[in-house]
Amino acid sequence: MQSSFFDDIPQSPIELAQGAVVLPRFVGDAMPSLYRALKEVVTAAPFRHLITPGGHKMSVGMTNCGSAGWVSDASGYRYSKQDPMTGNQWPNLPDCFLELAQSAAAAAGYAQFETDACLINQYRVGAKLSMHQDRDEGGLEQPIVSVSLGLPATFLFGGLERTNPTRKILLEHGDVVVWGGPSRLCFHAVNAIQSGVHPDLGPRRLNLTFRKAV
Ligand SMILES: O=C(O)CCC(=O)C(=O)O
Ligand SMILES: [Fe+2]
Repeated sequence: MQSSFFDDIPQSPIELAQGAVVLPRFVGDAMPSLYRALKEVVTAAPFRHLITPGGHKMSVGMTNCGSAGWVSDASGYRYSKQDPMTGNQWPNLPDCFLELAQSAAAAAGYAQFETDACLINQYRVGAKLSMHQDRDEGGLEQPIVSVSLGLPATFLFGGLERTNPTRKILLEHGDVVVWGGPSRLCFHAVNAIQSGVHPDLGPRRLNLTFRKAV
């Protein structure tokens, strides 16, 4: 993948819906510290493919950091203070993650963003996430901050009903999406990742999703 000199420079926000904003290339200079922290987190709590309550193995590999982590198994979707794979607490939320999430939330109009949970999604080529709402959180008054890294993805952002029309946005390396307030429960999805190789992250997309779980 060719990158150009101006690829990493933050650009003007794009409003997706009321309360929902895309911040193109927001990560900017925070990228190297993000990589280092990510490596530590995924070493302590490796990616795994969770099983949905319906018995399907998710195509996206997942792990978490923070005081609570999102998990799924036969009994349902929920937040857990422990990694069910090891029984250990999830790795702490790195300072650079929190700083990035809070500054993105503020740039999107949400001052004083509180988060206790960061879900890390790893998409290999072909992995996708079907249409869903993020509604397992106790803290629905807080927005969601979602950071895209690596290969690009087509993100679909809809309304409060599954059948509402969707907007289609290409999310690229360093982009951040924030949705909250009237958009907090909007349906969204990620289309299957197309083949490619990112210069830093290889043939994958990573996504960090910050929420207030408890
Ligand atoms: O990967 C993304 O951009 C979105 C992830 C997502 O919707 C989720 O983890 O609930
Ligand atoms: Fe989601």
